[in-house]
Amino acid sequence: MLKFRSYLTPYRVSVSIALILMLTELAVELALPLLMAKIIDEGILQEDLSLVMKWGGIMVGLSFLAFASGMINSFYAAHVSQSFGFDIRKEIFVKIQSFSFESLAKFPAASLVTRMTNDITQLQNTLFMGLRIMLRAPLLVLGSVVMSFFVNPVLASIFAVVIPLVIVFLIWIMKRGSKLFQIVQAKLDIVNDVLRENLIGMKLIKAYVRRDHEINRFSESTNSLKNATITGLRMIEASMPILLFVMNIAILFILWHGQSQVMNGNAQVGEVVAIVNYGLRTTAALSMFSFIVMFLSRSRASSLRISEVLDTKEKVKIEGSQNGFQFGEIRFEDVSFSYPDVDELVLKNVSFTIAAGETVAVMGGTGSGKSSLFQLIPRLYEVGFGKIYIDQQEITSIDLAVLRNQIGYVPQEAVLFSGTVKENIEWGKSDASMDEIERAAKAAQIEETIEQLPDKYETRIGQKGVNLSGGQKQRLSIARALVRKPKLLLLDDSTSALDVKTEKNLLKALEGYSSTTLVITQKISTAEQVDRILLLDDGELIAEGSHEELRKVSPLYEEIYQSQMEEGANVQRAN
Ligand SMILES: Nc1ncnc2c1ncn2[C@@H]1O[C@H](COP(=O)(O)OP(=O)(O)OP(=O)(O)O)[C@@H](O)[C@H]1O
Repeated sequence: MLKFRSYLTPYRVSVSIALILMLTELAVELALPLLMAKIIDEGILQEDLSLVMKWGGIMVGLSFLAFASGMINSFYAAHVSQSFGFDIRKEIFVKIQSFSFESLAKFPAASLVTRMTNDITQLQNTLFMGLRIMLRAPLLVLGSVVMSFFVNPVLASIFAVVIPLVIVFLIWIMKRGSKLFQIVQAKLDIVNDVLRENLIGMKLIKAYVRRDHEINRFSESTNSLKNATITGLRMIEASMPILLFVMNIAILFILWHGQSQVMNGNAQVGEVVAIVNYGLRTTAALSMFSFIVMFLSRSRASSLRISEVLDTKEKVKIEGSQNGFQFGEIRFEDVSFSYPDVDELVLKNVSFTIAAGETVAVMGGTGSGKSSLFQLIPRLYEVGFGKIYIDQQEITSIDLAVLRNQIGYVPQEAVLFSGTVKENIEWGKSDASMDEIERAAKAAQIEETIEQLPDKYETRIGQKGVNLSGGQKQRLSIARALVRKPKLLLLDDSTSALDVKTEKNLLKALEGYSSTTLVITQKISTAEQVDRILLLDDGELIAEGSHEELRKVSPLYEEIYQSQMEEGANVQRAN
């Protein structure tokens, strides 16, 4: 938690005010038993009513001051803790946005969600408690012991023995609690993960009638979370009776010893009352410790999880030449690649050159490394061995943002954001004019569909809006890539849901964008229309050339061609 103290710097004035108010409350609490002793010894026992009234009035005034301080302190504590949480949440969000895929792979999505919500809320609550009672409680214990010694050192000496023992015991509990609550947070990650998978895969669950299986899976994970939380809470709660028992024995000892001291004339009644009062306040403060211990244990676990995200170091080189590239000639030179923490190479010594403006299809069986090859170009992953050049510049020498800004990448799965059709297209270029948006939609063969939507470009999609078909989503994603007029267009199986005619029109329209275009495809109909084909097999580039050339030289390509021709003939016969 202390690690995050720099986040309090902007709020130091509010923190100082909250702490001063908390100290005011504390001072009043420590002064009240002294005043009570005065009222008993100098007022009641001396039968001096005016003194009782005078000190009684001061006690009421001080109590009101403590009440007002407490109220205002809560106001500042809430402001500081919420702002603190907001700032950390924002910083983590920014950090996650800067993550490479290698870093992202270290944190499951559900875990990042828990860290950004639940873990930060833990820190917020701890800070709020910190400004309200967490500091007050130990100071109240310390102040009560000091004041007790000031009132009567003999009677107070019991505190000097008991309280350090209690504190050591509480620290031990906190250390164990921290470990247990780390387990709790990890279990919460699992619950969130199951929940997320269920929400995403609801259609599949219904189609496969897997409702009961999923309910069981969810019950198991929540049950495990419940048990881990109970274990943590039980341990913390068990500390409370132990603490009360020890402190009550200490107070009984003070009463017993105090009585003989009063009899001997070594102490006054008011002094015994004051020390017992300090003892009771100390007990109340120490019993707050079990909550504090719980908050600290949880927040310790949470702060470790938050630090893990914030401290993640990126190895990716971001800065580089601001000039970018002009034409879009791509050259792979002996490129090999394996995913982080995986030994197996998914691309092996791949070399090829694609001239600027060319349209090239990348083909190969499933898992042959097509998507991996694509992801290396915008540097979503870094090349392991070998080099990739665009217009003779090694891609790592180009500034990462400049490089990516010149590439239109359409991933395999079309991702749309909640918002309008227009917003989804202009996501590719925030300052795109309406004319540019319409031209991109037209080229992506989605214009007609948009014109038929209730509010055309202003139609909301996704939640509370219209739903688009798989093919429509793909074309909208292509429009998003085209609107930025990329020098390099990467379509990762983005035309799979398009019929032959639409795909033909799309590829024709792309010519107007004069980009170098790479398209991953499984379809011979696409391969027939492009300038060249790269054929991958198990991470190796086994053939390259036009459709006609590959039919002659590559048995694998011919096999794919024949199987698709046969399929087509079967479909025709069935119709
Ligand atoms: N993030 C990842 N981490 C580890 N291995 C991965 C990752 N993504 C893919 N792989 C592995 O890399 C290999 C190549 O995958 P890739 O997605 O590049 O193939 P592909 O040719 O695009 O397949 P498909 O046509 O099925 O999309 C596969 O064996 C796959 O299991």
